Amino acid sequence: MEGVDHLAHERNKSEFDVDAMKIVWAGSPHAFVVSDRISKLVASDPGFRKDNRSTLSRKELFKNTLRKAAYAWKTIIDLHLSEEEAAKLRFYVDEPAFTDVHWGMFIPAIKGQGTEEQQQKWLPLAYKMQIIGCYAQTELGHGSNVQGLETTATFDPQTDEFIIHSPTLTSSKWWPGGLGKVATHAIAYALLIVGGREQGVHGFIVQLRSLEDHSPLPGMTVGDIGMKFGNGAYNAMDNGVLRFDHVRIPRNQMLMRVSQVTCEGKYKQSDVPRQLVYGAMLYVRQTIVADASCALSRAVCIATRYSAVRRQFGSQNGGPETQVIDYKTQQSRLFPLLASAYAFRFVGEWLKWLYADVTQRLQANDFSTLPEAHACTAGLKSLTTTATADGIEECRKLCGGHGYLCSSGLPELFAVYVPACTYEGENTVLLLQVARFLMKTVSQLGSSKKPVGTIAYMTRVEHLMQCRCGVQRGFAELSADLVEAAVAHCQLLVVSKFIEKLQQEIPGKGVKQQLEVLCNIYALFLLHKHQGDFLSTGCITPKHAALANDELRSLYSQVRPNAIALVDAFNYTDHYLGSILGCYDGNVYPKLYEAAWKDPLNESVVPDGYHQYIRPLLKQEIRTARL
Ligand SMILES: CCCCCCC/C=C/C(=O)SCCNC(=O)CCNC(=O)[C@H](O)C(C)(C)COP(=O)(O)OP(=O)(O)OC[C@H]1O[C@@H](n2cnc3c(N)ncnc32)[C@H](O)[C@@H]1OP(=O)(O)O
Ligand SMILES: Cc1cc2nc3c(=O)[nH]c(=O)nc-3n(C[C@H](O)[C@H](O)[C@H](O)COP(=O)(O)OP(=O)(O)OC[C@H]3O[C@@H](n4cnc5c(N)ncnc54)[C@H](O)[C@@H]3O)c2cc1C
Repeated sequence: MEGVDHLAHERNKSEFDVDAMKIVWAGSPHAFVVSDRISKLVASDPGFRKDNRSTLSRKELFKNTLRKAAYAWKTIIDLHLSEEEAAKLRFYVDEPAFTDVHWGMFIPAIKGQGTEEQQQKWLPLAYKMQIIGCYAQTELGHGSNVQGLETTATFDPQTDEFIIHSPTLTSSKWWPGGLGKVATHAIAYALLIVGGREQGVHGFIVQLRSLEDHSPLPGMTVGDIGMKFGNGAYNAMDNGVLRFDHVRIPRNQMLMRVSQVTCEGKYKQSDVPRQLVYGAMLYVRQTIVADASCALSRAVCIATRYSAVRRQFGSQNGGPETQVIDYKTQQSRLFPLLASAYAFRFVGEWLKWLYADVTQRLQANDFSTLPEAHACTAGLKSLTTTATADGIEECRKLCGGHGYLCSSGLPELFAVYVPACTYEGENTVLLLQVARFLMKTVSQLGSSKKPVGTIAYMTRVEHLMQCRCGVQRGFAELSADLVEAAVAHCQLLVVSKFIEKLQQEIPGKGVKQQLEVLCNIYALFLLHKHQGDFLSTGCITPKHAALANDELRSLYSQVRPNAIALVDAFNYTDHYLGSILGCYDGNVYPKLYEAAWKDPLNESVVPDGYHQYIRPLLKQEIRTARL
């Protein structure tokens, strides 16, 4: 029945203060208040409804996304929302759109690679959305290999301009979000050519479309690259294709914080590392780790609530069947994902601090922690997105057949989420960057340069020094193993940051104890999953492995009575979850049944096509009719 909490008996089992855990999850009392208020504002506004998305055509979906983006912007202006509140509103609207890239990449790229003068010119226009930006780096022929990009930017000293050109088909810009139909400007990455010399890839601000009638400017061939994976909401994003035909831009539209070109045509490399050209990717990768904890927690919330509602087998003398959440197999699949959602939350908090710290140091021209920041953002982005994509799919399977319904929210969540394993750095390519960082550290062992920070533990691998044979040859040959070592390094980061979180003051009855259980589940599940490596390297004995497995089962039993409360702590509205299986009151079956009849296919009892195709079949008329 509506209004009845079918999960009340589960909530009454909780052994900790859920409201206090909500604040831990949000990050602070202030963050909780903002999140709670904005999520409810979005959920209560019919202008932000999303339950009809699966029935829309791509063009309807795209136009609806434009409407929502405009409506969101109007809401932000009318309610005088702060930047923090506006970001939360865009988050809870939960619609992949050009605004993600405008705010998440275009603006950070100008802030990180633009001069003060360029920031003062372009940021006010971008903040007021008087221009809409995209990040045009990837091309048809190159994505991972940034230095292989073919678009050219040739300086013309006669006119003090750059000529942006796509010399080959493979140099076509391909994938940039927002490029296809909406963006008026791009940060375009191109091979800089000055005085006939190539100077590497740099970023340029290029206007794409008229601000009067939105038509592409001369020399631009631009459009959408077509439908993407599944029928999910990511098809509301206009990932685009763009070819430049000798497009001229003023010299002052090259982002010049890292390098400069003078009006005389002199190329000047300032004393900052050229890698700052990659700065926007560093920023986005750290935000993607926080996004992973959100996406995984959504899927875990759905699967946990449904596992408590679903009963299958086990009825004694006509009594109720067993809740599937009580099966040890269900717990061994679900609870490590619940622990991972919390683990990624906390390592994401730490990574946000690390990024802020490296950004502050860069402003003082202190580049000492940039390599570590790159390795951490690259590695944790790779680890958390892979685990989250796999975790969402596991949550779908944990919900049985109903998990495959769009109304479960899981198929779309998966379809929208999985490209995170590829964009912002393909996950294996990023792990190779971590491996390179680790091997560089090994090569420096024994020197005066002692490993510090997240690699301080490596002083204990001095014995590896002997294997510094032909580092480059060895690296390529052993890259598959080194990628595994990179994952292990990042897992150490996740576990250690979870432990550091537990060393902080954590208010609320039973809250710290619950987090300790989740931290132990995360760590012991890793030990269990990789016990072959731990045993073969002598890190643990078979007895240790057995004890770890026993302890893991015991920890699952400790989580069980608190599972519903632990996902309630995410404080997601039913609107944001977008899932009948994960609805707060657990009243699943009536909602599933009611939702089925809303499908357009049920608008008529006799389906379109019956008279044309089915009736002739049934009446055996098909044999005579020509097919
Ligand atoms: C919230 C927003 C929503 C987002 C929605 C999704 C939108 C998606 C957008 C995109 O996908 S944008 C495009 C993303 N593309 C990539 O991520 C490309 C990945 N490739 C690269 O980053 C680089 O090509 C590479 C793989 C790092 C290789 O770089 P390079 O060709 O220069 O060679 P290396 O020799 O490997 O590196 C040289 C040197 O520089 C260091 N380094 C590399 N990257 C960075 C960095 N980002 N920051 C700092 N330092 C970096 C690297 O460690 C090497 O250092 P040394 O070892 O020489 O000390
Ligand atoms: C949904 C989505 C949105 C995107 N949005 C944007 C955007 O807004 N702006 C933008 O510029 N780009 C965007 N991209 C592009 C994205 O950044 C690239 O697709 C990504 O960087 C991967 O590059 P790639 O496609 O060239 O993959 P490839 O590098 O071609 O990967 C193919 C395979 O080759 C392997 N591989 C590649 N190099 C090596 C190596 N050196 N050693 C071992 N293995 C290797 C990879 O591991 C992978 O298995 C988007 C992509 C997607 C899917």
